[in-house]
Amino acid sequence: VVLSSVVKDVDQAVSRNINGAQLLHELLSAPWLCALLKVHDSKVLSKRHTPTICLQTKISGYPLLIIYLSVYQALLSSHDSVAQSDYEPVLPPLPDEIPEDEEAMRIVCLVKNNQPLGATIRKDEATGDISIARVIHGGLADRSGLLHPGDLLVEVNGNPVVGLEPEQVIHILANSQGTILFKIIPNPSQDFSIPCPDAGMAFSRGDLLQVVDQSDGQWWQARKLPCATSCAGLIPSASMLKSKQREQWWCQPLQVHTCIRPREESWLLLLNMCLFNAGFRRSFRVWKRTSYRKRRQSCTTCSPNTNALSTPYEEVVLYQRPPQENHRLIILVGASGVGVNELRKRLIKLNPSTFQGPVPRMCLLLNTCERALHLKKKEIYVFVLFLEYGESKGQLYGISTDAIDEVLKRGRMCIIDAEPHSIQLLRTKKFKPYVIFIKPPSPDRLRETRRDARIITNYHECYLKLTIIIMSVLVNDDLQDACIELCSIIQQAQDEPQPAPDWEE
Ligand SMILES: Nc1ncnc2c1ncn2[C@@H]1O[C@H](COP(=O)(O)OP(=O)(O)OP(=O)(O)O)[C@@H](O)[C@H]1O
Repeated sequence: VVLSSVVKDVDQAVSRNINGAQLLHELLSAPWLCALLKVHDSKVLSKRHTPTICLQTKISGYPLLIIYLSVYQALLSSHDSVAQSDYEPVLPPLPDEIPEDEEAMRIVCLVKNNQPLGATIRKDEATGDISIARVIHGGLADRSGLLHPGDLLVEVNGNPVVGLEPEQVIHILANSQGTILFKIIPNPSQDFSIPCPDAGMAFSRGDLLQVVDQSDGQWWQARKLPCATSCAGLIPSASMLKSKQREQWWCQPLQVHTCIRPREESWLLLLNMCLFNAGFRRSFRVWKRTSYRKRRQSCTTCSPNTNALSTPYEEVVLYQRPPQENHRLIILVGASGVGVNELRKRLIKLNPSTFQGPVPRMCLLLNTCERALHLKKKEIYVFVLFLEYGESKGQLYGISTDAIDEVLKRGRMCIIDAEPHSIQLLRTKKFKPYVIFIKPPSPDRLRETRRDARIITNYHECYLKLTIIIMSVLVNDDLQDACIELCSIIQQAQDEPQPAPDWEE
């Protein structure tokens, strides 16, 4: 009876998609288990105090003990196997090529488990678009909460579906086993948590929003800037975003956008969640390139910014550099191979009296024992914080914050390229950094102009790791055009008002 109730409970929990921890908790707090444990305790107690009774009451006691022990062992082993089970589906890696409008895309993974998908599709004869027509109540798609009527299907398991006949899409789905990867453009009016879909305001990474009402804990009212209309729309509150982010088990690039609070001069920035491991920049470029492997090893290890989840919004203000103050630090960031270093070098070469890079310093990496050894010798040490370091001709070199400060104090514009994780260290009142994200051109142009087309994958990874305001995005297609545009962006950053964190706080 006990075993069958365990099996029944597990079955029910699995069909409700409960996670392993919750299932275990439910099992452990089940009344039949408490009753069983009481039986066990009293049995142990009686065995301890009256060992002879057990032997003496062999005929009546023995079978009871055996049955009880076997049930208890079975129960424990079923608990163990439940606890060891991994109920999370293994998600496939993100696809290599992320299209231009990747921000509107959502990647949805469903695990088929021999059940039908529970959704129907339709084709728009005019455009050839395939979209979700219906989601069947209680079906796989419905239970996942990830597919909604009106969602546009872009790809199924890497197969583009736009223009296909619905039968062909059904064929792809029918032949898919295990995990099905959908690339969809969500139907914006299908966020069921929004109280009034018509009042919702769509926004994407980089948008600047003025928050005009925060009285509702779940949905704030905001206007997109520059204001085209005086009417505000609903956006999720910070707390709602946090809880939504926690719920998400699928990989999705979350949106980064900026918002302005009720006071005109104070702004907010939505940070995106970090989903990826670090380490995409190949070189620490204060010297000539060495082999890929060597550079990779010598690069500082990156750690994803874990603050993103706890602070989905960041307040920003309009900041204009007073002419008498040091220039703002210019940070270029981008995927390995996208041309960050090339642009930086060209800019400095073009105008060395204006632009300058920090001078790298030789550095030593000391572990705790080595440091203690040196200190024991009573030598004087100055410990310097290096943002990044790398190897050249057997020596380690690093960029320190002091080196950046030296350039700025000389009245020059300091321009560096950095890993996303280093940017956070530089976001200080002293440097007031302005970050420019270097984006690759279209995949076709990239293949035409670069030797290494892996940038496309890296680019997306790098983009997701940026949990800061991306002040500007520059597409590095034609090098000369990109250089000219970069100069103009930097000039604006130094001389014109820009949204920035409140450095005075
Ligand atoms: N717009 C462009 N057109 C053609 N080639 C380019 C362009 N931008 C950069 N390159 C070339 O691409 C290669 C990689 O550029 P670069 O060294 O600047 O990459 P990176 O972004 O700094 O990445 P890494 O950290 O891996 O060095 C270089 O050979 C560079 O000359």
